[in-house]
Amino acid sequence: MSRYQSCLVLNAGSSSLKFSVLRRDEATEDLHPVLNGQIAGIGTDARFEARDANRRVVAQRRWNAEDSQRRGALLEYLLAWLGQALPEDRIVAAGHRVVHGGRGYSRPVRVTPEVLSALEALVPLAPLHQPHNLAPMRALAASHPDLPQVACFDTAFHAELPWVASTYALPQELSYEGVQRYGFHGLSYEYVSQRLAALRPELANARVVVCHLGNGSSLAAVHAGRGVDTTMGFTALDGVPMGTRSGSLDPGVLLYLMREKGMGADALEDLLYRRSGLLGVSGLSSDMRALQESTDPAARRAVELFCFRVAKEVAAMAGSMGGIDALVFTAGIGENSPGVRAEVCSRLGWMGLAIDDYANGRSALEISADDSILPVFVLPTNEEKMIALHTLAMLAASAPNGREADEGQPCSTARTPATC
Ligand SMILES: Nc1ncnc2c1ncn2[C@@H]1O[C@H](COP(=O)(O)OP(=O)(O)O)[C@@H](O)[C@H]1O
Ligand SMILES: CC(=O)OP(=O)(O)O
Ligand SMILES: [Mg+2]
Repeated sequence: MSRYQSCLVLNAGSSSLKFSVLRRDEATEDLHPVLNGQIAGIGTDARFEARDANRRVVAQRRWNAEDSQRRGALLEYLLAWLGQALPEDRIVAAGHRVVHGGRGYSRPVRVTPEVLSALEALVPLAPLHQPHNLAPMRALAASHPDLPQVACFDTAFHAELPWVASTYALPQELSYEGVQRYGFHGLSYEYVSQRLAALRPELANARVVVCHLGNGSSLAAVHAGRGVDTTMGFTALDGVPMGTRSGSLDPGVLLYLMREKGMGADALEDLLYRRSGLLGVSGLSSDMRALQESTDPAARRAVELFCFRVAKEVAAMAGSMGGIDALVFTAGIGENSPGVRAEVCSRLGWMGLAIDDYANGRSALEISADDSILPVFVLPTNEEKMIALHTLAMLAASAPNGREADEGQPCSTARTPATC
């Protein structure tokens, strides 16, 4: 009999399937990661790697080019491997990161055929993410119809943005149709804001600017844990430049490219989503670490442009809240690049912000200097944990009479795990 109830979390991208298994501690009701990893190179040369809670590699495998294209079979391999790697765990649910919930979904939802078709309609608004987010849901629904699945949305955290932050200055019929600012990376903002409030309770009601700087990057203005403004909009193209995405652009550029260069929607999508950002400016790489390690002046220009735009948006987010009480860096670049943090903060010296080079170099929790006007934090994000918390809370809420599900039912006993 299984000793533990666990939640499988899937975050599917264009060529990767990241996974995490979180186990519920019966005594504390907290969730602990027991395994995580990914299948990378899907479509070309699929590679599987899993790590345990101590970050030790516990399994690796590669597939040939033909098998690398069989997404369904790769997911089945993962599930079978998890079954034998965790004999004491019963996976009671799968939680999925879904980038776009549109207007219809502003909180996590149980996956049903109707939900899947509504989310499918949002594919054009998140072409890099949405189709891949939905594929494993369909595969799991077919292969494990009794396993409850929950979709958790990147847009949900921003669902209550003030109207001035969510509205475009366009004829309002378009707004009524849903052409509005949604914002993304919400699972990360939710986790990071809860974590900050847990670590520094005096900041629970503060005005915090969170910089989620990863392959996709955005910033959010968070006041007392609620989203007030954010840099991404209708799609995850807006805001600061990213690995391969342009970030915000004068819409006149699009008109010019359409009229003068004859570019259509597909060519523009390819340019803006896949060939711009750090890759477009440097001509070398979309990877921040590679650019920082390069001596090529083009790499340096890309990093400088990125830091300029992030610093500018920190000021904009502070403006949206009427002030700023704390600044937080998170995600791949935010957590790991002292160089980017130093450059962004030095551009914000005019507001009295200063960092401690030693603490910054070690990516310490608090990196601000003693004489800084406000604290600056580095907080590792954990979207997977947020997804597992939502997933198990949703199952608990839908269990008959709120009673605990028995072994026969693939349902969690989690009550309402509210914080990280
Ligand atoms: N030590 C580091 N220094 C600079 N950049 C880093 C470092 N580690 C990771 N990164 C950058 O983080 C980015 C990936 O961020 P991540 O949040 O993992 O992306 P995503 O989840 O969107 O795929 C890449 O640009 C990578 O180069
Ligand atoms: C919404 C988004 O940009 O996600 P990611 O950073 O995972 O690409
Ligand atoms: Mg990410």
